[in-house]
Amino acid sequence: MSDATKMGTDNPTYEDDGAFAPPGILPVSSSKLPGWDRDFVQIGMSESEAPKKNAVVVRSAYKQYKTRQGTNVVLHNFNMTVKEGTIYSLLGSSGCGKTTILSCCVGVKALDSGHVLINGAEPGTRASGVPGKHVGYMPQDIALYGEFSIREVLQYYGRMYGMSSSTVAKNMDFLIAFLALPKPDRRIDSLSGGQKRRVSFAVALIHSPKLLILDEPTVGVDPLLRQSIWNHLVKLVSTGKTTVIITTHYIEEARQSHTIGLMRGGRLLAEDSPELLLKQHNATLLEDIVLKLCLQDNCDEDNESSSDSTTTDGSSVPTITLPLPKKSRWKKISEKERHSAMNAFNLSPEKEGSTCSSTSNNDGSVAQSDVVINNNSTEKLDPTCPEQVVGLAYTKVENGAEGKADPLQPCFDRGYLSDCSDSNDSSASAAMRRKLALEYSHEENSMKTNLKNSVKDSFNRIYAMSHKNIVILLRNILLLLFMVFVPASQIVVICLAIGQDPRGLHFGVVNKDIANSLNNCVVPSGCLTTDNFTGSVSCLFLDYLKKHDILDLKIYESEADAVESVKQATDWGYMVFPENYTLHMRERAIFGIHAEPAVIYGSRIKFRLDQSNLQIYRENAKLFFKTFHEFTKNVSEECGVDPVQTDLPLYFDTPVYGDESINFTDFLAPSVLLAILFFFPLCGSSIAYISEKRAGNLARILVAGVQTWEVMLAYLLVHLVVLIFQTALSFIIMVSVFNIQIIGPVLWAVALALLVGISGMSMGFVLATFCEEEIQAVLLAMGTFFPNFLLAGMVWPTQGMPVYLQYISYFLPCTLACEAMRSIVSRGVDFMHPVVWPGFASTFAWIILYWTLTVIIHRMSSKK
Ligand SMILES: Nc1ncnc2c1ncn2[C@@H]1O[C@H](COP(=O)(O)OP(=O)(O)OP(=O)(O)O)[C@@H](O)[C@H]1O
Repeated sequence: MSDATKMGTDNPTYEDDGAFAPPGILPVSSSKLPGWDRDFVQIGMSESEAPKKNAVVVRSAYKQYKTRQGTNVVLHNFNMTVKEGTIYSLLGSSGCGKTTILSCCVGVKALDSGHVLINGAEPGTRASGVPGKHVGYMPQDIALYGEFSIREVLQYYGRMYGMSSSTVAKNMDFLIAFLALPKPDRRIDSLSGGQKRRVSFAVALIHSPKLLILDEPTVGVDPLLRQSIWNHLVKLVSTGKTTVIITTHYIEEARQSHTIGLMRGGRLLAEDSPELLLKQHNATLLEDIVLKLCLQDNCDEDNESSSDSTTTDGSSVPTITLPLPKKSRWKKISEKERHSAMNAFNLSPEKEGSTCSSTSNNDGSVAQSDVVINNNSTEKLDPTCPEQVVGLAYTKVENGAEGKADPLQPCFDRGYLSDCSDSNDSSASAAMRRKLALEYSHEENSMKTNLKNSVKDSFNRIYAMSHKNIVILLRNILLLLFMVFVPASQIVVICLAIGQDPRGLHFGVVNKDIANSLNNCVVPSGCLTTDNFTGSVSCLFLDYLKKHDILDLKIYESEADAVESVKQATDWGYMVFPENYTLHMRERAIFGIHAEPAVIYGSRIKFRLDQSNLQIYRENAKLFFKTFHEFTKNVSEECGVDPVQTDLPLYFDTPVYGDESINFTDFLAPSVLLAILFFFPLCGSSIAYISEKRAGNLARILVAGVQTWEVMLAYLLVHLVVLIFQTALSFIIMVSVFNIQIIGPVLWAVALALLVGISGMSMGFVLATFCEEEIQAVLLAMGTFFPNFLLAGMVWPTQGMPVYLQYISYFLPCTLACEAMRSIVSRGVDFMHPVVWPGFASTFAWIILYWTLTVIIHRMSSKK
């Protein structure tokens, strides 16, 4: 970034009394000119001579929207000058860009190039007072909370501005009477459109702002009330401290304003007092002037040559060429605009050319090098040089760096205060430096006070929004109950449906060991190797199987019948006991490893299973191994043989972590809980944020000075309580109803679940910043749910994934948290365990990332 660009972002200066003075203009004695109205007063001008200062100045504004159909240029070379203590009416046909320019004035949108200055500073800077309590903004949308009553909505904004309850009540009483509002207890969503607009108007007025920006406040208002609204506005501005910018489609009501700005196609066709306009155009109705100028503008558009701009009287004027900050597009600026820009800062065009260092081309255009500031140059800037002043407003500097520079700041930074004023007077210069030093020390003190005030303001706003969030939640009690109970109910469903052993599985038996059916089976007792052993060993095995109550056994006469029943999906498989199974088993028991191969083969049971359902296949296979183990153990003990001798030469000692009772539910429930606690807050926060955005409430509170992070914090504070209930209920159900053991410290498990919930909430904010509608956010959330759920190792170990996916999985928001949760629940370890603390740390890092992204994306999208 070039120096000039940097300079443009520097702060304004402050006088002894802490009042604002814009950089680049020599401040005059504070005793002479109190407040910021000295800002644009030229040196040597007495107070009585001082014209009204400019409250809002727009110069060469350019704004375009990119749509699917292409680029829509909405503001083009738009200029506007609003004097303090006046009413400025912006008139123009629908779609000509009125709302857009107002949005740029309040900082909701940003220009692509050109300047908006409020109180001499760009919106968004402290000196401009916008956004903040100095501005009252009534957007075109209703932008009110439907759940609130009229009283509550006014109290909400009163709180937001840090007003005392008594002042809010006083102002509210006045506004309710003045705007003929319904009873203050009436809910906003029960009001008519016109009533809502009046409430919205009252909101803009509640804190008696110095600058009122009203987008069509009189729509849907009866003529009588319209008149009283205008009377009130006239009264407000009569104090000289309130400034009003208003848009209206009722052209004649604008007669009561001090200045009318007539817009067309993103440009200002005329800007003057109604009286002068009527006189100039020899008209009796403003409507006639509007019509005349529009017709004239149509002709001019037809005649206009590509290189010339058109003045308000329709004549073509030579243009100077200035580089635009964006994409090196070149933009024409007319002489009139140049003069207008100078006038805005009270720089006399008469001085033009006297000390000007820039050169003009023959055609009246100024070469690019003349208006682009070379920061390495020692050349002094002269504020009386119009090309420089105007050029600075579009400063684009080396290396193609782009930036909107404060038109006057560079002069200040380059020593104008000491050098430009009087370069020969070194004592004056030294005095000025001392004065500057003094100003900086004052600035330091005022910074401390400002910090304290901004903390207090921030607290007021967060308090107001948290209160609003509580009221909205309590007014939507069904939604609240849904939010509290849904995660717990999901846990119930999951614990009931997943992880239990399957029951009543149909299974075929072909028993060639005995001729009889299953019911005729005689379960033997006693030792297998004794001579008096009676009964069938196959029946003994079947008896063990039945005890597990998993299989519903069915006898088939032939294997072909059993296969057919599996093919027909009647059975999940079948087993075959070979002929003489009992005999072979006895011989095998007697002869052990010396038994004949035929005996060994003849003592095996054959299983054929339906493997189409892997889970059932595995459950069955596990059951058969388990039953066989019990069976051999029992048979050995009956014969007085140590069961180890007949068992497989493998054994599993007690587990290091967990025990045999753990089933799939124990494995799944904690991770599913995390997934639910991530997903629901995600949807909740994105829907809430988008609703605020769509209703226009977000823009309104941002103009009131709210920061994006404050909106998020206020939401978080309230919804954290809901999250605590959701988490507590889910844990209680898991533990007390489904006996899922939490072996480790429960508090750590709960803390991790809450942190994951906050992480989900925070991700919801990110989605909300670039989604226009709730449904988009929900669809996106659903799109992220499964990858997050599946890749985070919630249902299947990450070790089972391809290696590259394992790496990806570790960068997902729930993976490490899920491992940490399992470790707390099943391993019984605490925070310091090497698997647990990374779960906390990564979740925390994700939260920070989400918040940063939200703030950045929000800033970027507001510049569109
Ligand atoms: N976010 C946006 N994206 C694309 N185009 C937009 C956007 N906002 C406004 N526009 C277009 O910009 C133009 C100017 O809109 P704007 O709302 O400023 O007009 P307006 O003069 O206030 O109109 P009205 O009097 O009907 O309120 C319109 O053509 C509008 O369709």
